[in-house]
Amino acid sequence: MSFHYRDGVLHADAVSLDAIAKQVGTPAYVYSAEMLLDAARQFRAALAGVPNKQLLFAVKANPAHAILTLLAEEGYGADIVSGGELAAARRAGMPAHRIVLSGVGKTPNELAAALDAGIGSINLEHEREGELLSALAVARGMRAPALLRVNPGIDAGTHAKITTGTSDSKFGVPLAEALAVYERLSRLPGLALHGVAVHIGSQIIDLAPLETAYRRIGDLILALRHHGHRITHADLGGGLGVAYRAGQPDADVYAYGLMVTRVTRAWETTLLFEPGRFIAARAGVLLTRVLWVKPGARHPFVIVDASMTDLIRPALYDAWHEFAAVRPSGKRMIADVVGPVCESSDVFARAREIDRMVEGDLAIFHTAGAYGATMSSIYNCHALAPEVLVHGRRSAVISSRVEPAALRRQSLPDWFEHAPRAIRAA
Ligand SMILES: Cc1ncc(COP(=O)(O)O)c(C=O)c1O
Ligand SMILES: N[C@@H](CCCC[NH3+])C(=O)O
Repeated sequence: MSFHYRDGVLHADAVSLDAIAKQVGTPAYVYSAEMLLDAARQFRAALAGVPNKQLLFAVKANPAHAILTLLAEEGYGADIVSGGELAAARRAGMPAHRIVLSGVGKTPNELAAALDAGIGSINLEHEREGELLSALAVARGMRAPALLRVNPGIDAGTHAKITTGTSDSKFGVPLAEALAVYERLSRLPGLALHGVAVHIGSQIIDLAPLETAYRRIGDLILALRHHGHRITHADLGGGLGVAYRAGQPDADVYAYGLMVTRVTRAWETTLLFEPGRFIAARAGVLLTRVLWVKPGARHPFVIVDASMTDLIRPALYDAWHEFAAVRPSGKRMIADVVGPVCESSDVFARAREIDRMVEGDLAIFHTAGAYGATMSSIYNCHALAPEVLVHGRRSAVISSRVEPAALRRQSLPDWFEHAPRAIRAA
């Protein structure tokens, strides 16, 4: 089941969104456990041809405790990018060996916490980070499991703000330098370097750029082995996209699975996958109430109580989220759907044909389960929207807000005095 209309009312699984609005008010995020689990199982099924793999949910897409717990029960580990996400993944029961730390600016404290937790791998973004990680590991009498993130210089064909694999992006080590950097890092006493990682961007529908990236990684693996390195793992990142507009396709996850199986057949590595959006996006909606319908020069403004503070994707990426009434009357209108925040970019839809709305109506923005609640803010002193998880006939407000880990905070002396000295000492 999913988000569907029954007796003219929108339901999440078996619970009506009317009832949820009564229970928690609006705006609110509503997640369907069944849709989340369906996507998680579909992703696993699509990769049935890959013998050795680890599936890691990209926690940044949705760190709500209940979501992570469901995915942990499905056997998913976590791709994390901060000490806060490490804490969230551990709290949800994800075993440390199924956690990978990515991220372009990890702090020394976060690296240390990852080592102390015993996580499966730390994906290095550049050489200096490897030197620091080695020093931290030596100080603990251990070797840090690490992969080198490589930037293959490929345009993922997605929105410029969410592409990560082009040569001018801040992510990873350029492919041309990867062999030399790997060589140098592999000599450090505190690193157990055992492979490479790649992630070229998010919301990818056309699989061709991913295939090119993976082929380049395959060539690099051959070259590394040729130089005597033992490559046991390759992290293929996330990035599969979903349909945000009615009539558009989701990324074809089964074609992706076949492509990966074909391209990596001779690699003889364990493959890691880090899907975020593909698992969580379709499983969530943002429930909102129409405050006012105000006449405009060309179209009326439908002013809703959700805003860019709840769902920033339209303001940030001009992203499209389908807007639909909870109790559609069958009539339609053309309108701008806007939020109440004092920013001209607080607009969800312009000149869009939508279900006809009158004051007080409930409506939803679809496909808001990934990069929705987690990117929200309290600008204009807005409260964070509650999140509700529906599972069959039951619904519960889920504790969502991850306590931001103090781990990310650095005192300046820590970083500037101790870290460089630790590197020199190693
Ligand atoms: C390293 C890494 N892995 C995984 C993801 C998850 O991406 P997506 O939600 O597109 O699957 C991201 C975000 O783009 C990322 O930067
Ligand atoms: N937050 C973005 C995607 C960034 C993915 C993380 N690297 C979105 O909403 O589409």
